[in-house]
Amino acid sequence: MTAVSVENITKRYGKTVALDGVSFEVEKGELFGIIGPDGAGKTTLFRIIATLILADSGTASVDGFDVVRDYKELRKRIGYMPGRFSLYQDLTVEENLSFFAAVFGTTIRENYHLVEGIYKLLEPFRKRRAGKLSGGMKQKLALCCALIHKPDILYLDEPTTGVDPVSRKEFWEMLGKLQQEGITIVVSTPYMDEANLCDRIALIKGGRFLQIDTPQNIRQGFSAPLWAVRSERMHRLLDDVRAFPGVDNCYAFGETHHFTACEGFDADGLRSYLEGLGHTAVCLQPAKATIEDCYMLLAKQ
Ligand SMILES: Nc1ncnc2c1ncn2[C@@H]1O[C@H](COP(=O)(O)OP(=O)(O)OP(=O)(O)O)[C@@H](O)[C@H]1O
Repeated sequence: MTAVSVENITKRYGKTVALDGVSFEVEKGELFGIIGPDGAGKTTLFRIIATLILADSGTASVDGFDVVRDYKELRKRIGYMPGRFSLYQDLTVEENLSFFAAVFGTTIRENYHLVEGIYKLLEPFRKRRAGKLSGGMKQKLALCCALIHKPDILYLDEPTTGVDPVSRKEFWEMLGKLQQEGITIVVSTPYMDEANLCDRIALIKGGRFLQIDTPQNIRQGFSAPLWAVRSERMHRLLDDVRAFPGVDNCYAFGETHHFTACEGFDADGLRSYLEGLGHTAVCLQPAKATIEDCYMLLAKQ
């Protein structure tokens, strides 16, 4: 069954086209990721499917309810954790949660089982003002607040941006548990490694979806020969590799640079060329494509 259905949504802000004919469907119970850099249109898309702003054209429905006509019904069913901190900084942890429960006509006690696992981690700070929590704790509280009215579907806009790696990992484990409870989750992230934790992902750039599929299918569909290269002078290496014939698209990738090669690319030739330019400790080897490589290739096309 379909939980979210979006058809040909377009949204402009003046001359800026934030969304340009976006269509996709999310199945009930799915963990669906929207992956793309800042400014790609993720927040605009969330706001439209959360009934908070109107699209210029196109349609969207959630659980069969139209986001424009049936917005009141939908707001009960949707939990939304916006990208920017959404809580009341001057209220304590407990007060924030009570407030969000009250807004939706419920109490913490009524739906405590849904947030229990997460809230337990916050309990030692129950009386602390939200503004004084660490990034990871704020994020956990915001998630509790988005869940306290027992939504069928959860939207999380960049929930792990600015959060330390341990808290990021914990957060994704929590999402797995919520999914097991039957909650459909749509989550956006600029971190390509998190894409692998989703059932399916949409890669977004400049308001358009480049591809929608499982992370595995997207990785397997990477068709160009991919190489990893490093040397002792990584900054200069980027320009030097780009200048070599047969190198198509070279970009920084963690501690190496990745590039795709065109027909006729000569690996030994590149090594000698780099050594001739004074690069030392040159390491050049074929690489396996990650989601980030797929994104770079699709974005270039
Ligand atoms: N209220 C607004 N007025 C004018 N332009 C806007 C407005 N909101 C978003 N934009 C522009 O629309 C485009 C898409 O922005 P959006 O916030 O949806 O992207 P995003 O992928 O969520 O990125 P970010 O994480 O930076 O918010 C960007 O070019 C942004 O500058």
